[in-house]
Formats: sequence, structure tokens, C-alpha cells
Amino acid sequence: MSKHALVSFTGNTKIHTEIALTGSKSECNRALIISAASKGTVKVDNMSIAADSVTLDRILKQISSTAPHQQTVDVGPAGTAMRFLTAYLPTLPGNFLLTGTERMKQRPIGILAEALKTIGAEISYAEKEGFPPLSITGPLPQSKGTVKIKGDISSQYISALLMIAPTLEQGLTLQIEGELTSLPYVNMTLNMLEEAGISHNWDGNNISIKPQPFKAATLVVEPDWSAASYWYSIACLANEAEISLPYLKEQSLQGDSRIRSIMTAFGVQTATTATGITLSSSTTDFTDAILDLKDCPDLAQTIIVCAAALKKNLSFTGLETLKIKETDRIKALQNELAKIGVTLTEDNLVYTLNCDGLHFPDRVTFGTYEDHRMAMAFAPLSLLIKEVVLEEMDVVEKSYPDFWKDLSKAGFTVAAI
Ligand SMILES: O=C(O)C1=C[C@@H](OP(=O)(O)O)[C@@H](O)[C@H](O)C1
Ligand SMILES: C=C(OP(=O)(O)O)C(=O)O
Repeated sequence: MSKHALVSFTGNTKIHTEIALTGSKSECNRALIISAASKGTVKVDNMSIAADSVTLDRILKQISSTAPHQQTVDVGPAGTAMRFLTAYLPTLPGNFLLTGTERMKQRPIGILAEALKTIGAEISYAEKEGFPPLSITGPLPQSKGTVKIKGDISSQYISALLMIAPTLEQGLTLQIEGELTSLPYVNMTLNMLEEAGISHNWDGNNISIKPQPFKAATLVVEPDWSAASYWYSIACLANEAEISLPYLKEQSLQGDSRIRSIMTAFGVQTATTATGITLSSSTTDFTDAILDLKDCPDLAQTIIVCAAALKKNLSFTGLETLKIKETDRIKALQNELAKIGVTLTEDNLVYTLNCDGLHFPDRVTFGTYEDHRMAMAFAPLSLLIKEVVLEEMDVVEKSYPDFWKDLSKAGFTVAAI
């Protein structure tokens, strides 16, 4: 249990700052797995300091330097590490117990594990059927070159399979069933594989990758657009803002760069500069009544909390996957928004905010549910509420360890209590 963060902003909320964001954990964790699958032919540049990436890097180094006997591999709360290693470990010689936090043991892995079993992987569930921890014995003798996989639960299962595909004797054709969720993350995987010399063929619901060698390449990890979203929220809620985010590019592999266009409607302008981007606040009266977030689930909390603070009764679709992330993010949002008089209700998979009762008490304590994005999405409310307490401040380490330091740099007062 870590301390809580007490965040406040005294005086007029004018924010002029430059924030150097760490690398995207999504890009970094792909780069690390691709590098490992290529046996070092592919290098990684600008490693992210996100705990999920540091953990995966450490695990991959440990595995490559350890003899093939039973090893416990603990990913903690890192979803991508769990999913990517579920596919990668069966390609290595050895016996592995792949595990994570108590929450990780509630995040489904059966869809990916069963798909891998159909092509010859030896995987069993060490505790509960369909969930981590997994017992994995490799290397797999590949029995089949085609695999069916559901696309509507987590795109990470698909990315995981794509990254091992070129190393498999028969390559791999994925037959994706159901509508693909989080699509930009699959494109990110394919693009990064392409940078590493791996071609694919995407035809309807099938993605095929033939067995092929990686080429010498360096994958450069770009700053994290999901982390940038909290600065958009801050720019939106401040009286005045000019926030520079160096090295962020509009053309990004990260689908969360969509925050830029969404926030234009919320009154945040983005200018491209020689060094990156600069956000500034202006006023708009937006009318967009319904937003689909299926392609960018990690932006959901930022946008929903910001819309609530602006007293906009917006509706949202594409939130189905939020229940199986670091926490049930729908429940967590409902509980915490209630503290400022806002409700979030569902009808037929459409979620709608009702902000008619919005109020800002002098001090509010928001629970964070072991979810970095709960802490970071609610912290900007300290521009409107005198004292905001975010429980368990270390939770931000997962993707954005410098978050509190960066808030201080921008003029917020942050105390560990
Ligand atoms: O592939 C990735 O890097 C990610 C994919 C998304 O998950 P789902 O595909 O499970 O929605 C996203 O929420 C997660 O933070 C990172
Ligand atoms: C869902 C997330 O991460 P993961 O699934 O990789 O744990 C996230 O970072 O919001």
C-alpha cells in the first residue's frame, strides 16, 4: 500500500509548461518482444520507463540467460506482458509458470491459451480454467498453421500471436472471429513488424504471416499519447494553458493520438511545432453527443471525467472491454463520479453521463482501484476542487512513473500523505 497524493492548485489556474513524456508502453513492449523473437537482430531505442515495460525487459533478459528448467515469470499488473509472453514462452525451451497480480488472475487468457494449444503449445491453467497463472512447456512442435481467435475481447491476443508468427515453422494465419476491438493496436503491431522486415497479408478476417527472417533494424519508441491525454484534460480544465509535449507526433502508431481531435471539440487546440506539439485552451461549445471509444479504450477515463467536469451529458459506446482491464473501469468510474454528483448509466451498451447534479466539494478523495488511469484521469479535477486526494499514488508507475513530478513542474502542489 503506497501513500495517497494530495493535489491542489493555488491561485489562477494558468499553466505554462513543457513536459517530456516517457515512451509508450504499448510500443515498447512490442519492440521488446520483437527484439527477443529476432534473437537480437532488432534493437530497441528510447525504452519506456513505464513499470510494465521495465518488467517485461527484465523478464526477457532473465529468460535468455537461464537454463531451461522450471522458472516462475511474474508480470505483476502488466496485461501486455502477460498476453505477449503467453504466446512467446511456448516458442522457447523450458518450463514456465507465468503469473501476475491477484487482478491479473481475474483477467481472461483462455482465448489466447486455447488458440495456442490448437497449434501445438503445451499450456495448462495452474489455478482457474481460462485465467492466469499458466504452466507452459516449450518449445512447441507446430502442428497447424491456422488458428481461430476471437477479436472482440482483447486485441492483445492477436498482437501476441502475430509477433511469434514469423518464427514458427509454418508461419501463422489468424482467422479473426467477431468484431475486432482496439484495432489501432493490431495495426501498431503489424507496422512495427514491418519495420523489422516482416510482411503480412490481411484479407477480410484473416491475417497471415509466413515464416521469415527479421532484418537488422532499430525500433524507436515514441512518447506515450495515452499519457498525453491527461495533459489535454488539464489544458481543457485550466483557465489558461500552454503545454508543450516534445517529440509527440501527430502521425503516430498509437491510436490514442485520437485524443487530439476529440479534445478539439472540448476546446483544446493542438499546434505542431518544430519539437513536438503544444496544447492551448480556447472555448468551444461542442455538440458531439455520442463518442465511440472502441479504438481507444485507454482514453475512456480521461474523456469521461473531463466531460463530467465540463457538465456535458455525453454518451459513449465501445466501452465493453473496460470491465476486464486493471479494474472494472465502468464500476470504478461510477463510484468515483458519484462523489461529484455525476452518474454514468448504461442502456443497451450506450453509456450516458448525467451531470445535472455536478458539484465540487472542497475536498474529495478518489479511490484508484489499482488502476493508474483512475489516478491520472481524476487528478486534473484539482483545477476545480480545492483539495483532491488520489489513493495509492504509486499506481501511476505502471505507465507514467513521472506523473506526480510532472504535475509539480506544471504548478500543482502534490503531497504524499
Ligand atoms: O496492445 C496493447 O498495447 C494494448 C491494447 C489495449 O488492450 P485491449 O486490446 O485489451 O483493449 C489497451 O487497452 C492496452 O492498454 C494496451
Ligand atoms: C489496459 C491497460 O493495460 P494492460 O491491458 O496492458 O494491463 C492500460 O494501460 O490502460
